[in-house]
Amino acid sequence: FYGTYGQSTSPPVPKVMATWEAISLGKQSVPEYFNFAHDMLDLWSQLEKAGHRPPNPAFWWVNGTGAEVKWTFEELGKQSRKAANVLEGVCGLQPGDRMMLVLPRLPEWWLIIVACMRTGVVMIPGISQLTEKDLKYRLQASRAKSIVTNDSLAPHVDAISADCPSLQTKLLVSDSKCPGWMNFRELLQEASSQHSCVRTKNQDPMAIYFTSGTTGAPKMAEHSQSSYGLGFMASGRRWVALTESSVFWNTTDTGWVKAAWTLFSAWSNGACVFVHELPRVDAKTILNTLCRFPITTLCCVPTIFRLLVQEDLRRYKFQSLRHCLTGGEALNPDVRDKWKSQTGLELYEGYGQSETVLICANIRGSTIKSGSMGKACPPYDVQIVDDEGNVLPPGEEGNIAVRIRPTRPFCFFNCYLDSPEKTAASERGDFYITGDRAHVDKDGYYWFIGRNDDVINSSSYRIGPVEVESALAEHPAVVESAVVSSPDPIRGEVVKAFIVLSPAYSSHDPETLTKELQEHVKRVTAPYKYPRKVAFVSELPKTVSGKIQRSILRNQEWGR
Ligand SMILES: Nc1ncnc2c1ncn2[C@@H]1O[C@H](COP(=O)(O)OP(=O)(O)OP(=O)(O)O)[C@@H](O)[C@H]1O
Repeated sequence: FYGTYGQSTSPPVPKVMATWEAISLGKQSVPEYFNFAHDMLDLWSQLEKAGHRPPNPAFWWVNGTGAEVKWTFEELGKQSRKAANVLEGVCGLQPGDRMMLVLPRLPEWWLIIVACMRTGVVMIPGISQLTEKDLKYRLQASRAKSIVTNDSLAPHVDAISADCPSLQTKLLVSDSKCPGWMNFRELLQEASSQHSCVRTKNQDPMAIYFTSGTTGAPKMAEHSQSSYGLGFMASGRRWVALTESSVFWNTTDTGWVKAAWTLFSAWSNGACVFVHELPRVDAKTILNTLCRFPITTLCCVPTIFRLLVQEDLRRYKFQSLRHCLTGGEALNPDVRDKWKSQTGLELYEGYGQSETVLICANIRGSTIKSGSMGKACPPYDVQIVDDEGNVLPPGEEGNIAVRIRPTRPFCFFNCYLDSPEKTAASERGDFYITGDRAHVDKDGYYWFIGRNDDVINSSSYRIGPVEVESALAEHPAVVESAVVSSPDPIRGEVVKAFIVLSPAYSSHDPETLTKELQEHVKRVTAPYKYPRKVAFVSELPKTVSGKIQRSILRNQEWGR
């Protein structure tokens, strides 16, 4: 399956972009120097000027109460050059310096990301729900010289900045002033729009991503200029199905890696990045936005699709939506079926990590096997391997792994920063080990079983939580669930399900409902997987990016 995307129905890229696409697919080598802002964005700006791109904005921001920002590629270029002068001038940042960027979904986030590329400053996006403790951990670990944030987070940064000796400049994105902070909006207005982009080598660092911390303390995955910059072009055409006329909305928070995936997929393909400020993520706002704006392409994590399918979707008439994607967590087949039957739109799942670009996906036009996360995506060579790094045959459960020897893919993290032992621990033989378990079938489709630590071993049966959660999701009483191991004197460990009930079932007798759900799971999947223990809860613990934290529930069960 290596090196093939199967049958792609995506239109070809414009001729001048063809080399970048060939590189993105691993068919040509990456040039020594690469800078996304200079080599991609400025090229799209030229194509736009020459009339070779439809009148589709490059960036379109709305806040739901009437405010809008729209930039062409030319405007984005101009504004980001001004922002680059702010970073280099008053902030005194040099190539290689690190800047933390913790902003809600404000247009400045996208500007500053591009400005970082223009100046060679290494960006470290963070989620705006970060607490003081989280901020301190990240600022200390990364030794960031500068931070950009807004009014609500500034006091938290002030509270911990004395403990962060590397931090020199603080930039505020706000219409008001704050002592000790430079005002980015004011500085931007005054800044010159003349700036020449620094020359960056393709392996120079471009970004540091803290992983979500679903399983432990967040690690710092460092990415190069070419990694994300070139690694999303091909998947952007084939999985996200983007063209120059697409309007792509991903509801993700800016701090999560998905926001960068969206930016690079869209802008390397000349598409528009659509953003709703979404101070609160709620189903009705998302559905109404799809009706009001000509959004062609939507990506949300499965948690959000689980919310959306609780609504009566037939009441909404989406203006232009034609392609929907999900990833970040396993998609329950039932959610996909409900979305499809009510909207007529397929849900294309993808799989990847902060450390990588897209590893597996159901690409547009391919046959989807329900419950599978699709096939391997080039240029990665994806295999299922045992704990020593030996490739396993189809059908056998093992580690999802990406080949890194003899050649490490260009679109791959450089290392876990300051942690050679963690980098080494993630490798086995010729492979990078993702930490996730799956099997591949004879047609090359990957079937996710669970994170290594989430797999349950009950009476020597290995049970992946996702299968049980997906079976539960097929019952109308279940909004969502988390399945973990729980101690048992005879079996060692058994399956326990924490279930959030839909309102219509919340007053049902818990004992009767438990039995009904257990019987239901026995009917729809192999009976040994049924949850012997069930607890009804009002919500599940989740990371700020919306992923279920099974480890918290597991530790609770085991009294850790
Ligand atoms: N389509 C998918 N199906 C199932 N799981 C997915 C899918 N896409 C992503 N994931 C999960 O998300 C993980 C990647 O998420 P991310 O890089 O944000 O870090 P994390 O693993 O959640 O955090 P940490 O490494 O700190 O525990 C994958 O390793 C996988 O477990």
